[in-house]
Amino acid sequence: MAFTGRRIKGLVAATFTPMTSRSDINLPVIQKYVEYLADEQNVRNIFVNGTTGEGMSLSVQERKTLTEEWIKYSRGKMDNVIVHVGCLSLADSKDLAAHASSCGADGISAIAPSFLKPSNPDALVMHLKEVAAAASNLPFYYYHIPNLTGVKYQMYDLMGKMQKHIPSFRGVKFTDVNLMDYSLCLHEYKTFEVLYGVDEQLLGALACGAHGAVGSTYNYLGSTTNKMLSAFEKGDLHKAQEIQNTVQKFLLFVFDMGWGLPEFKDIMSLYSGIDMGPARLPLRSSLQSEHHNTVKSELKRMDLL
Ligand SMILES: CC(=O)N[C@H](C=O)[C@@H](O)[C@H](O)[C@H](O)CO
Ligand SMILES: CC(=O)C(=O)O
Repeated sequence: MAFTGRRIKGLVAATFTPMTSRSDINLPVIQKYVEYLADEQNVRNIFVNGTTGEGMSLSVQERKTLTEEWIKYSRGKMDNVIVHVGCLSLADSKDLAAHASSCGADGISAIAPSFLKPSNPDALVMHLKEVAAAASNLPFYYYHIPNLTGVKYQMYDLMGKMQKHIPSFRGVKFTDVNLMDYSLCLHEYKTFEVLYGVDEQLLGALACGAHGAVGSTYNYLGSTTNKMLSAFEKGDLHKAQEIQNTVQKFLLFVFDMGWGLPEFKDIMSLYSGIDMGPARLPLRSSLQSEHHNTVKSELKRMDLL
C-alpha cells in the first residue's frame, strides 16, 4: 500500500497505564494525561500498551478498552497514536490489530513472541506479516526490544525482510544499545522510520541521524528532552550533552535504588499530579508513597523539578 511518507519527528511518549489502587485500569484520567503530555511536555505522539504501559500484563479486553480511550482523547491533541498489539498468541495479536484499525489508530506495533520464540528471522517475519495483515491499512512498526523478548536478530537484516514481505511495514521501534545496527538501519532504509528507544543515550542516536524516539521518560522529561533536541539541531552539542548527562544521572539514581516500573509510575504521578496508581503484579511495589520524598529531593537537586 502507499503511505504518505509521513515521518514521525521528535518524541513519542510510551504511556503508562493508569490504574486504580486495586490495579484495575483507571480510564477517567486518560483525558487529563493526554492534555498533560501535549500542554506541559510538548509531546505529540504516544505509544500505548507497550512495555511502559504493561501491555503484556493486561487482558485483551483491557487493551481494547484502553486503545479506544487513548484514541478518543488524543483527537486534536496528538499527531500519532501507535498501539502495541504484540502478544504471545498470534490470534490475540490479530484481534488487537483489527481492533486498533477499527478505532482509527495511526499505527500498530508488535514485539516478537517471546516464550516460544521464532527459530529464525523468516519465521518471525511470517508471524509479523499475519499481525500486520489484520490491520493492513495501518503502518506497521516492529518493536525490537531484545533484552526483554530474548529475540535478538540484527535489525539491518530484518528490515530488509520485513520490507519485502510486509506491505504495510513502516519501521522499527529500536530499543537496543547497538548503535551500529541502528545507524545501518537509518542509512539503508531512508524512507522508513527507525524510532530510538533507549532514552539514556538518545544523543548518540541523534548523532547517527535519529529522527524520532519512543520512551518512558518522555512522559515527564519530555520538555527537558525537547530542549536537548533543539540544542542538537542548533549545533549546540555542549548543551545537548549536558541535558543528556542530567537524564543519565537521574536514571542512574533510579536504577541504583533498584527501582523499576512501579517507581517510574510514581515519578510520573509526582510530575504530572495525575495518579498513575500501582503497577500490576508481579511488579507492584510495596514502597509506593515512601518514594515520593526521596524522588522529589533528588529531582530538585538535579534541577529536574
Ligand atoms: C525497557 C523499557 O522500558 N524501555 C523503554 C523504551 O523502550 C525506555 O524508554 C526505558 O524505559 C528508558 O530508556 C529508561 O531505561
Ligand atoms: C518505552 C517503550 O517504548 C515502551 O514502553 O514500549
